[in-house]
Amino acid sequence: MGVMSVRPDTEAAAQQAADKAPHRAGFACFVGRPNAGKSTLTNALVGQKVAITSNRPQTTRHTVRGIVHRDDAQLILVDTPGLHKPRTLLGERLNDVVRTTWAEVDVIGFCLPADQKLGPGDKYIVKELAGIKKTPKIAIITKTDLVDSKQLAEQLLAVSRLGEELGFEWAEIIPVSAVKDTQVDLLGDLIAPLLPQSPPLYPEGDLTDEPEMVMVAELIREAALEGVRDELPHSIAVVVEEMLPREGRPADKPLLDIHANVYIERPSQKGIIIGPKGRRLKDVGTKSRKHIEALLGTPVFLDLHVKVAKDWQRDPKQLRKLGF
Ligand SMILES: Nc1nc2c(ncn2[C@@H]2O[C@H](COP(=O)(O)OP(=O)(O)OP(=O)(O)O)[C@@H](O)[C@H]2O)c(=O)[nH]1
Repeated sequence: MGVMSVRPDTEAAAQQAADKAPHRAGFACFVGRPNAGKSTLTNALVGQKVAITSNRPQTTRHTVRGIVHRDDAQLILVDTPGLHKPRTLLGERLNDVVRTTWAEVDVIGFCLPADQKLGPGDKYIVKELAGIKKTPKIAIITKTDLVDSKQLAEQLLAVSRLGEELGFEWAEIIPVSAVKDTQVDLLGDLIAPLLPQSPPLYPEGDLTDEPEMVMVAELIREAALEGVRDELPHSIAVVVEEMLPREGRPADKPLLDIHANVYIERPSQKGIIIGPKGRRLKDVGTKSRKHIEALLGTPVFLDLHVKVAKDWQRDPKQLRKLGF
């Protein structure tokens, strides 16, 4: 019997290798100064609004995971609050959350806006990152649509140098624009091979495992902050007390009753939130209800109450109650 040697052509071999490539799954988080574009990037990768974005710093309080389902990998994105100089107990807790998250993920993406000079805040974060030796770190230059190619090149160089200075090498350096959807998929391609071999960790179709009540609370908080951030920058917390389908509704006309409390720190802040003749609070309700209905895919009746939780940012008991 003769021996037949079959040598597949290279293309077929590559295809075969791709078919056999082990599936990967794991966690990544984006870090960076407040407003660096982390939430927007998370949303762009996941393709749906899962993290709260705003044009003001430090609106992301909760660790929201977005899940990217790919053929070759499942990428679970953990969105952390910005690391910043702690001034209150809440600030310290938030920084702890950030560091704990960093130590647990498989990949860290450091986000640096293309239109901002690399500053002391960025260096502080990257220095902390340098200490997390085992985890691969990707430098992501965000908001590239805001700069020209010369500015972008300078930023790429600056971030690469910073790595060298601190004695580590970025696994990748990549410019992206989440708003223009430039290179967002490529970022996914770069992160995927850095994840450990694993079957998918979440069922397909799941975009986030953040409890719905927390996401609903974040949407209300986002709407409540709009227009009053200067007056009440960090004084608002929202807790959803109850989400119940209204009884006796026909199957094709469901209604979800949501009861939520908006907490402020001082009685004097009540007027700001509620507004003249209750108009502001009504606005907050209307606006956030639209987002909540889009998120949950069902009509919602939203019942909002404003409550005073005295100095909640400084009181450990209150912080726990409010979910921190
Ligand atoms: N032009 C442009 N603006 C962007 C891009 N990505 C984010 N932004 C804007 O930058 C601001 C901050 O974006 P966020 O995604 O909320 O930033 P963040 O890093 O999550 O902020 P924190 O939650 O405060 O840590 C928002 O006004 C975004 O619309 C981008 O690719 N291009």
